[in-house]
Amino acid sequence: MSAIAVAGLRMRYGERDVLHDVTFQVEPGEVVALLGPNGAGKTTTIEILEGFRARSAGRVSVLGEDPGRAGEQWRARVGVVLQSWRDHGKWRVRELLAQLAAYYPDPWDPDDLIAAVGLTPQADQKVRTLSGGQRRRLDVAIGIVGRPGLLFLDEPTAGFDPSARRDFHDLVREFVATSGCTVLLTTHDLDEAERLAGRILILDGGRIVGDGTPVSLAQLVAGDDEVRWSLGGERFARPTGHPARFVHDLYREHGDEIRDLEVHRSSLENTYHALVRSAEAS
Ligand SMILES: Nc1ncnc2c1ncn2[C@@H]1O[C@H](COP(=O)(O)OP(=O)(O)OP(=O)(O)O)[C@@H](O)[C@H]1O
Repeated sequence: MSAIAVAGLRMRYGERDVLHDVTFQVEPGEVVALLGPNGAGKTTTIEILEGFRARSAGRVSVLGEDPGRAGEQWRARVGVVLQSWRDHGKWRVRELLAQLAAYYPDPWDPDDLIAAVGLTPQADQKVRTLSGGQRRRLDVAIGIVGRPGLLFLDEPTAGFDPSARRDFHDLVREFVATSGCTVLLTTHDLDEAERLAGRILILDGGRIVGDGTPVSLAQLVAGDDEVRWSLGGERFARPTGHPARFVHDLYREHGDEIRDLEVHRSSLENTYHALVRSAEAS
């Protein structure tokens, strides 16, 4: 059974449709990123899956249940990391996690969890005295305290500096590797999607316009790899779908006279822009 199965999902706010016939599945243990420009419908989609928003039409199953009707037991299996946990400033880190752990049947031990997210030195600090990055670690701890089978992360690193972002990515990767948890995250950050997710869904204007691994998505946009080299002082660049064959032929023709050889894989960024442009043109 898929961890998430969405078929024909529609969402209408007033007169406006913001999700049109969205269909996708996420298998257990997958880490999937939902990417898309502002207003694409990412937060709307994730909130419907979390059970925080009622959909207009379509079938949605999350861990085998309809999130619109599921009860407490289902909620205990679903972890949510919201854009930021602003309440509870007066609580101390350990106290807050111990309190939340009490709601779950099989929670993390608070001290083990605090160590896992790297907050041991701050365990007795009040939440409002934490830095932005430490707070985000606490957000993750709150999301996973009940040992969820599925974790939703909505723009998890918005506002992070580059080193806090890298630490956060390491934390999530390690958590996923050790727990086997399924993850659906939304992000604007292509690099983040590529680092964390094995699969990327591109949502634009309320429609899925791309679904695949970073590599398979790149292959959708033909001829995007580029080989660059110089020869006799002149620079050359050629697009190719078969860079290894191209380089082999180039070497056979020119041998050691080739200098500064580079192969540029088509980036997820190029693919993303091409898919969004072509979806908007149609
Ligand atoms: N409660 C609401 N009432 C009316 N329209 C809404 C509501 N929430 C979202 N929208 C509209 O639905 C569309 C999708 O919004 P959503 O927040 O899901 O997009 P998003 O992809 O998460 O965008 P962003 O990247 O900017 O966070 C937007 O045009 C937004 O203005």
